Amino acid sequence: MLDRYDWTAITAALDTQGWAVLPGLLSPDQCAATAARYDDEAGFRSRVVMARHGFGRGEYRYFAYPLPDTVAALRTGLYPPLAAIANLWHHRMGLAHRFPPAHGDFLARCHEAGQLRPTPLLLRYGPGDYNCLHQDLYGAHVFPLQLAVLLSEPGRDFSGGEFVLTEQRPRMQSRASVVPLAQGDAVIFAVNQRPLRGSRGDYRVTMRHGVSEVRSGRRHTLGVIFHDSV
Ligand SMILES: O=C(O)CCC(=O)C(=O)O
Ligand SMILES: [Fe+2]
Repeated sequence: MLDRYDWTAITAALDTQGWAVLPGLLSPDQCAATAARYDDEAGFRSRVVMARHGFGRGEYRYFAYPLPDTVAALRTGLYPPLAAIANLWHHRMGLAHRFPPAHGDFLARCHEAGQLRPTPLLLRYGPGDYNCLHQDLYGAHVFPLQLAVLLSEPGRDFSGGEFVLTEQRPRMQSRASVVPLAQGDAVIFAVNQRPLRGSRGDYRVTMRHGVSEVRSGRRHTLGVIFHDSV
C-alpha cells in the first residue's frame, strides 16, 4: 500500500515545505468505516470537547489499545520511511536523538519513559467548528512527523474546514499554508521543528497546524501521531 508512493518526492516536499500529501491513502470505504467508529464508545480511551480546553470547537476521541487494524497498519507501516527522514532532520538540526527503524522499538522507548497511552485519534467537526493552531507534543519523546487523513469529502460532506499549517522562522513573521485534501488523502507534516536550508546552512523553523472553520456539514479526520502520551 505504501510502496506505491514516491518517497523521494515526499522527502523533497517535506524538506522544502514541511508537509507532503499522500493522495488516496485510504479508500472511500475505509474512510466511511473509520469515521463510523466515532460513535462506538468501546474503541476509545477518552473524549475531548475542544471548547472546554480553549482548543477550538468540535471534539475528538483518542483510540484505546489495541488500535483498529487500519490505524495500526498505517502507524506501523508509515513509521520506517518517516524514521529515515526524522533521522536526517535531527542530524540537520543538531539534535543528538535518533529513531530506531521499527515503530515497536520507538514505542518501547516511549513506554519506558512513562508515555504509555495511545495517541491516534478521530476528530469530528460540524458547522462553526475549528481547530486552533497547535502542536501534538505529549511528553519528552517526540517523533517529529505526524499524519492526518481526511475521511470526509470536501464539497459533498462539508465546506470550509481547511487544513492549515504555519511556519515560524526565527525573528520573522509566520507563513501559512492551506493543504488541499480530497477524501482519503493524508498530509504528513512536521509536529514541531524542522530544518530549513538557508544561505548560511540549516536553521530551525517551528510548525503549527490547525483547521479553519467548517461552514457546513460534517468533517471527520484520522490523526496518527507516532509517539505515545504521558
Ligand atoms: O482535523 C484535522 O485535519 C487536524 C487534526 C489534528 O490536529 C491532528 O490530527 O493532529
Ligand atoms: Fe493535531
